[in-house]
Parts: sequence; structure tokens; C-alpha cells
Amino acid sequence: MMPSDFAPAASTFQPLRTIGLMSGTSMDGIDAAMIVTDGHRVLETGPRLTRAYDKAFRDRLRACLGGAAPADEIAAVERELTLLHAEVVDGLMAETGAVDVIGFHGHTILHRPEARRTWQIGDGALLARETGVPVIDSLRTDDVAAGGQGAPLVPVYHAALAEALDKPLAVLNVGGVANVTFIGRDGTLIAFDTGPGNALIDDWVYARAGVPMDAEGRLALKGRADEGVVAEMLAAHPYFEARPPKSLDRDDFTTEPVAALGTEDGAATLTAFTAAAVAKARDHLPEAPALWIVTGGGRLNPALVAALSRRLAPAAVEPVELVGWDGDAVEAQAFAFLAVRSLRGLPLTMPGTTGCPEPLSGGRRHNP
Ligand SMILES: Nc1ncnc2c1ncn2[C@@H]1O[C@H](COP(=O)(O)OP(=O)(O)OP(=O)(O)O)[C@@H](O)[C@H]1O
Ligand SMILES: CC(=O)N[C@H]1[C@@H]2OC[C@@H](O2)[C@@H](O)[C@@H]1O[C@H](C)C(=O)O
Repeated sequence: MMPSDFAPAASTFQPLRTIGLMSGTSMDGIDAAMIVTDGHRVLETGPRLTRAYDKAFRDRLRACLGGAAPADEIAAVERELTLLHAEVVDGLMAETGAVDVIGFHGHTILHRPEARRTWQIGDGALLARETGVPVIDSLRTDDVAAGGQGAPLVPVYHAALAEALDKPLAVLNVGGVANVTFIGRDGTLIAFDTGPGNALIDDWVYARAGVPMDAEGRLALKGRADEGVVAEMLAAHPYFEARPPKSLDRDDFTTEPVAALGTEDGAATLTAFTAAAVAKARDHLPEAPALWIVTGGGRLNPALVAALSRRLAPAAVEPVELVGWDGDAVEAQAFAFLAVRSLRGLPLTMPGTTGCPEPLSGGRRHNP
């Protein structure tokens, strides 16, 4: 596959003002961001807005995972989720003014690409009516239908942002699940989920300490990682040896292996496991990058960043802010970018990022 399939190129398209919306696997809330793009280059990055879910809604969302809740409850959660997204768009447009299009990820409740199924709840038609703006949703659907993993989708955006940076470069997104984008010297893109991101740590500290995250990695930093358990967790799951393309569902891993440990040692061990999974991912890259830039909420956890630095040495591990990106906005911006690429019929995915048979566009358009 030619790297140029994805490489930013001179565009004859008019730039569009676009908002991207992401409800990530951490289930912490909705991230929204505005950019101006022609689908190749990012001409401007605008403001962003985050809205946290309250505990009651998060619990209802969690009950939908795996498609486990009754159909009418899933439909009710989908409607409420969509209306919350509409409020966020209205809030952001109060700052940015009107936009041309919205990229709407929705919330993944089931991801089984091997069965050609991926399910993001979110009603694009309702969002278009509520906001008065055309909406592109179902961004993973065509890729999965064609035999791709349907994830990760952000690599095309990472590549656009990284156009002027030194290569090879690894961009690591640590959300609920973690994913890496490798960008080679010639623009080659290799991308896949590395393993858990924050989800296991979040689940553990919530169960043990009743808090939604290990803020500043404080619990993990007080504990000691059990390297035996880390090694067992790596060996127990065939995912890490499997060659990419590959992707994960949020709950493909559990905190069970650390159940016998105390809260702090468990947090330290899960943090070490998350970092060790990233180090395993390095084995699947064509070349070891000298720099890993980290985006997503995990970059704000010093225990995790220290564990990554240790396990990826001698490579440097730095937050994406090092190169001027906003790590709280990159994912939402990516969905804004994907919406414009979808409108233009440009590829969203390619064999190196999802394993789809050829570069593929995707997304469904809903007019207000
Ligand atoms: N100050 C902090 N200290 C420790 N961890 C943090 C901090 N801030 C955020 N996090 C972690 O980041 C998570 C949120 O990350 P992010 O917003 O990237 O997730 P997401 O949007 O669900 O991502 P994805 O879609 O990639 O899964 C939180 O659940 C928490 O675990
Ligand atoms: C199926 C699904 O929603 N996957 C998410 C999840 O969260 C992180 C990782 O797993 C990534 O593969 C993906 O999200 C990002 C935004 C992506 O598609 O690039």
C-alpha cells in the first residue's frame, strides 16, 4: 500500500469548519473539539469542550456494554446520550459560531470485529435535528463490514498533524483502551490497540477505593508492582503476541489477576501491565521509534508515564504537548477531521491501520 494514500496532499477542497465528538471507553464523558480542515491539512484548531457524565448516567451506560441491557433501555440511553452531545455542540458553537459538519463517534457498547460487529450507540439523525448541522456517524461500520478491525480510526489524523515532525514517530493514545500509531520515515502507517489503557486502573480503584481514577497516579506510586503477575497477565492473553491489525473491546481484560493484592500494589501492578503491553507492541513495529508522544488521559498519570519511560527506554516518552498538540482534544479533533474526509470520499482507514483490504472511506450522513 502506498503511504501516499494517507499522506497530506495539496487539496483543491474548500476548508470546512467542523466539530468532532467522542464518548470514549473511559466512560468519563463527552469530548468535543472544533477544527478547520480540507480533509488533508489541519488549517486551524479551535476551542474544545468536555462534559462529564454524572454517576447515574455512567452506570446506565456501563449496563449497556456488551449489548447486555434490554433493548428499550439501550434505546433510552442512546437518546439521552445523543441529547447530551447536542448540548455540548450548542455550548461549543456558542464560542465558535456555526459549523459545516459534525463528526459523531457515539459510544462503543460492543466491538467484535472478528464477527463483523461493532456497535456505537448515538442517533445521528436526532443530533442533526437538534443542532441544525449535518452529522456524519457510523464511522467504523464500513471498515468492519469489509473485514477490517474498525479501529483505531485516529491514525489518519495523527499522520496529518505529524506532517512536519521527525520520523519514525510513535503516537500513543492512552484512553480506556490504548492504541498506537507508528509513522515511518516514508509515511507508512501501522496502527493497532496495544492493550488496556486507563480502564483497568479506573475499574480497580473504583472497586477498591470508590474513586473514578488514580488521580496523579498517587495510589500506584505508593504501591509495588508484582512483576510475576504482570508476566502472567502478558502470557495469559494471546492478544500481545498476535500480529497487527488488531483491536480490543473495553472489557477484554479484567482486574481479576490482581484480586489478591492490596489497593496500592494492585494499582501499581495494573499500571505496570498497561505499560508492559505497550512495550510488547513495540515488537510489532517495523522500526523502534526514538520518540513516543502520548495523548489521552493516561499522559496525566505520572505513575503510568514513568512506567512507560522505563519500559520503552532508550526511547523518550513525552506528552503530545511537546510538539504543540492538545492531548485532551486530539481524539475529538480526529472525529472532526474524519467527518470532512467522509464528506469528501477520502479514505479513513487502510490495510496498515485496520486491516481493511484497501483504503476505505466510510460514515453515514444525516441532514438536519
Ligand atoms: N490527572 C489524572 N491522573 C491520573 N489519571 C488521569 C488523570 N486525568 C485523566 N486520567 C485518566 O484518563 C482517563 C480519561 O482518558 P481519556 O479522556 O483519554 O479517555 P477516553 O476519552 O475514554 O479515551 P478512548 O476513547 O481513547 O478510550 C481517566 O479515566 C483516567 O483514568
Ligand atoms: C471500538 C472502539 O470504540 N475502540 C476505541 C477504543 O478506545 C481507544 C481504542 O479502543 C481505539 O481503538 C478506539 O478509539 C479511538 C478513538 C480510535 O478509533 O482511534
